[in-house]
Amino acid sequence: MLPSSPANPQLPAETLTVMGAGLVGCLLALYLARHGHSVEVFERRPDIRGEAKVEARSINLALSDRGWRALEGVGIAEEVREVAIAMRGRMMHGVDGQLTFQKYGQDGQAIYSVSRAGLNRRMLDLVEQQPGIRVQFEQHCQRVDLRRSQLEMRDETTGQTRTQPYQRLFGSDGAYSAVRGAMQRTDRFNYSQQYLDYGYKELSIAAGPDGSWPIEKHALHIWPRGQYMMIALPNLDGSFNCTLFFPYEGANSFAALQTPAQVRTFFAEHFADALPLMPDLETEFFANPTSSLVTVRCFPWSYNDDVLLLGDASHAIVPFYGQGMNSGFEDCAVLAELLEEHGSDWTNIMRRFEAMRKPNTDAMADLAVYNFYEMRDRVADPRFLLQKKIEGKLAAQYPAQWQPLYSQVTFSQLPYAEALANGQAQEQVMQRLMPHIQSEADYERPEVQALVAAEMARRS
Ligand SMILES: Cc1cc2nc3c(=O)[nH]c(=O)nc-3n(C[C@H](O)[C@H](O)[C@H](O)COP(=O)(O)OP(=O)(O)OC[C@H]3O[C@@H](n4cnc5c(N)ncnc54)[C@H](O)[C@@H]3O)c2cc1C
Ligand SMILES: NC(=O)C1=CN([C@@H]2O[C@H](COP(=O)(O)OP(=O)(O)OC[C@H]3O[C@@H](n4cnc5c(N)ncnc54)[C@H](OP(=O)(O)O)[C@@H]3O)[C@@H](O)[C@H]2O)C=CC1
Ligand SMILES: Nc1ccccc1C(=O)C[C@H](N)C(=O)O
Repeated sequence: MLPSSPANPQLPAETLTVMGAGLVGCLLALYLARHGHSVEVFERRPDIRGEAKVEARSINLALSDRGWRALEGVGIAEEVREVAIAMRGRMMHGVDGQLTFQKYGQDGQAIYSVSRAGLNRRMLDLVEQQPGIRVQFEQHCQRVDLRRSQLEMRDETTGQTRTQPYQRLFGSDGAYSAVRGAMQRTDRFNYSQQYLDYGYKELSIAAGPDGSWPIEKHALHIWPRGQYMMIALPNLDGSFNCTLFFPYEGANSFAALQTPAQVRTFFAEHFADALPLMPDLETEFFANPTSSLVTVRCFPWSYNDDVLLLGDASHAIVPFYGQGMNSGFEDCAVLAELLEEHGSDWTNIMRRFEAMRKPNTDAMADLAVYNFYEMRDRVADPRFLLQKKIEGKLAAQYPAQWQPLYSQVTFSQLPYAEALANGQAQEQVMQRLMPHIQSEADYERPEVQALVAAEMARRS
């Protein structure tokens, strides 16, 4: 028999409780168990593997380097790669249907479209196969008593509520975290939430004949329209999941589209090339929810050395950079490194974790909002696209001194805060160079090359 814990004699020593078996909770449980801990996981929803269709928000997600690295840490990156679709760049759809392609990085670099439910299912399989982890579904955390280290849990199958102890609790219960809710009522806990005036609605583009992709498969599609936009990510079956990011109120807004005819007329005018590919548009538009977009910041992420928040529970961000899950996965990889370094010195682990991660997830929150302006508006501006091409040339010519901001965030492990600071410094250089550049060919002109060399000398 395992020795019991002094705090809660009912539990064996070292039982860690993970709240939420979403993407981050599953990965976290795997990392903790592989460090020798006994882990119990509670999830409010039914087991998604048993349901015909239980879809959360966003049917597919963009996975990039930080996420891959964390998946590699538990040995599942390769099998996920087999069901992931490389998106090598943005495909912009003009109002007139004209297409423009903007590469994300160097040749061979891409972000990957993966099914959220598929990934979550596979991670749950691994969690259940892992000795030392027990997952319980339909267990809804109602309240956390931080002082007594107790959870109030409702069993959704019976409707009964019980109180049960925990020794150490990891809150990976998402943007509306119950664990964070309890911490919000403690002294000197800082919290803010900021909603955008935009909501989003998920729609779809149907697969072509025989499961072919009716638009470019290896791209993230964007219909940038200034104040709003639609995007589409590819699925394995030839279909695409589209997301319309749209103001709640105003002339072009959710409030203004009240009937199927209004929706069709609006799409015919603004997304004319997509409309014929969306046979279920009106049905989906009124059946699917309009969901809000929020940034959550809080601190500290720990309570004594008993409780720690990870993933969206501590840093929910708007989805525009495709980094929410990636940063939550990075949380798990960083925590695993700290476990390696500090064994079971939880005080040290939790302090260091929150101190390391907070500036980075704050930076990512800002970058995510920034990317909305870029995607919905700036990508439609030829000067912006020229600037991106020139940056690509700079990166190729001076790889040690220049990496585009997008690449630092997406294709590197550099802390997000450093990426943001570097990106801001590089943007200033671009602001000085671009007035001298009217075309890609101008980059090779001797006077431009002299300016570039001077800027690079200043940076080194
Ligand atoms: C439209 C949209 C598109 C996105 N696209 C991307 C993308 O392309 N790339 C990317 O990296 N990120 C993306 N994200 C962000 C990504 O979805 C989140 O960052 C990620 O899901 C966070 O994982 P998590 O495990 O922390 O939270 P969640 O995925 O929310 O998981 C939390 C789990 O906890 C459970 N839970 C909640 N409350 C309780 C409770 N009280 N008791 C018990 N269980 C509970 C939930 O049921 C859930 O299973 C997107 C988000 C949105 C909204
Ligand atoms: N940063 C962002 O803008 C957003 C991020 N996300 C993230 O996307 C992922 C998947 O979302 P998914 O699991 O489908 O989430 P859900 O939409 O299923 O939300 C899960 C639960 O959170 C509560 N909830 C939802 N919206 C709100 C709200 N506006 N205010 C308060 N509580 C709310 C509800 O709980 P109850 O039924 O008990 O009221 C809901 O059942 C999660 O990581 C989530 O964290 C989701 C939405 C926005
Ligand atoms: N996954 C997303 C979900 C919603 C909005 C954007 C994304 C992106 O991934 C955008 C991509 N990183 C881009 O910059 O083009």
